[in-house]
Amino acid sequence: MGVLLGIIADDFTGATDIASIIASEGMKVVMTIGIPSAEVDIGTAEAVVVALKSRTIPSADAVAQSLTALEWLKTRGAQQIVFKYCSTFDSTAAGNIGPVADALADALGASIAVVCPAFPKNGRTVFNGHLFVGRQLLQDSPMKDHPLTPMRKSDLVALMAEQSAYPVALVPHEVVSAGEPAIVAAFEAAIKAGHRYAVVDAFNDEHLRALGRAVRDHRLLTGGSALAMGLPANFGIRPRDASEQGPVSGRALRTAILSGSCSAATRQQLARARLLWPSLRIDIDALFAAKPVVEEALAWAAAQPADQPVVLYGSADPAEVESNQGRYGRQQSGEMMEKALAEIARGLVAGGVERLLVAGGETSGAIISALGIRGLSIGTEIAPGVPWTTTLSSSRPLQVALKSGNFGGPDFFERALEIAG
Ligand SMILES: Nc1ncnc2c1ncn2[C@@H]1O[C@H](COP(=O)(O)OP(=O)(O)O)[C@@H](O)[C@H]1O
Ligand SMILES: O=C(O)[C@@H](O)C(=O)COP(=O)(O)O
Repeated sequence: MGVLLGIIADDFTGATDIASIIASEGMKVVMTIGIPSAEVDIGTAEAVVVALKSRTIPSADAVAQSLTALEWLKTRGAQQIVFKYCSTFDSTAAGNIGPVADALADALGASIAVVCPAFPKNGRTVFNGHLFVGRQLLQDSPMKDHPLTPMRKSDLVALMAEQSAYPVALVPHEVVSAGEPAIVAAFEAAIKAGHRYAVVDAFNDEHLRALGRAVRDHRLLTGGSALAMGLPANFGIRPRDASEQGPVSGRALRTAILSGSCSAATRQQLARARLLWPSLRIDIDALFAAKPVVEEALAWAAAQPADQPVVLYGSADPAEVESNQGRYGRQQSGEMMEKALAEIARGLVAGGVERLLVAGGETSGAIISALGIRGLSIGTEIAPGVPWTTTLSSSRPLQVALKSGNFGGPDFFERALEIAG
């Protein structure tokens, strides 16, 4: 049948997030790391998620990579394209959501594209065009302190208009609640008024399913992972039984937890993990002083009991992150920690670790790329938006979970290991 849905995700945790939602709606989905290589057999996949690490790179590079991904998806017959970004609209001051969306809309000749990061199961809702995280506006949530993409505004129409070259409309919740025909009429009115984007209110799954039906004929959609929940049904696909996804593994695997996420949720999860398992903090000052941090971390990990997960983390609270960035620079601090965790991951896998739990989107991108992983198959969901996955191309398959910084409850890591068996 060929690929029906093509997804371009701007980070790796986001890619597993949307792949998990599509899989649970019954579509056969494969996730590829970067532009798919010949090594990754997409088989009979109905949806392909191309994971890029394009959220915080220069805009021109993000646009170029996204267009290459689009070309590949088009050659595989993709009938509809989703540009997946974060449910908290994570973007740098220069973009990259607007510039990438503009380039994709132009290349596809899309007359209108929705902008909808809502993910109600994880507390991300859009109301009158404003993005909420739980009960807080995005700008008041912990996202205001994100190390790379601090979000200080919540008005999605304004945010998108700043980043894009095209006019942006709002489809408010009264219209969305009225259902598919009203939403379709609102899109038509927006096109007539010269708008290229429509921010769509959504604060529950019913809104997203109605939206899914209303965008059946759209060439391009932009938004968070939950936007995809209504799409497989447009292709006549029905949700499959969760039990078909099967257990992750039948035996205990040597496990490492690696975290570069500095989010409030991850720091809470780490505080708990540190009480349960051997843990080591990666010192950013030692990294900048060119001390043998990676070698020492690997020696430390090798000395821990093999039946216990080891926890290695750079994660710090907002005050410490700010102080590090003051000394070393924002981008430089982020990249230094990502590189160290990626080298540690490589050493751990070479030393026999077969299961990795990674917290943080940029961190996941760095680690998965360093390991040379080219594709992932999607398994059981641990928490909304976070599935277990298995690597596709590596000679020795790894079990991997890539956790968005903001996702999962305080017991996320224990839960993940319980599910893995
Ligand atoms: N101690 C630290 N000081 C400064 N930056 C850090 C520190 N620890 C981690 N970082 C960086 O913070 C960023 C966190 O981003 P990311 O991995 O995407 O997490 P999240 O999923 O929470 O957004 C990464 O670039 C990471 O390297
Ligand atoms: O949409 C989401 O919130 C996630 O899928 C996502 O993109 C996570 O990004 P990070 O928080 O940077 O991991």
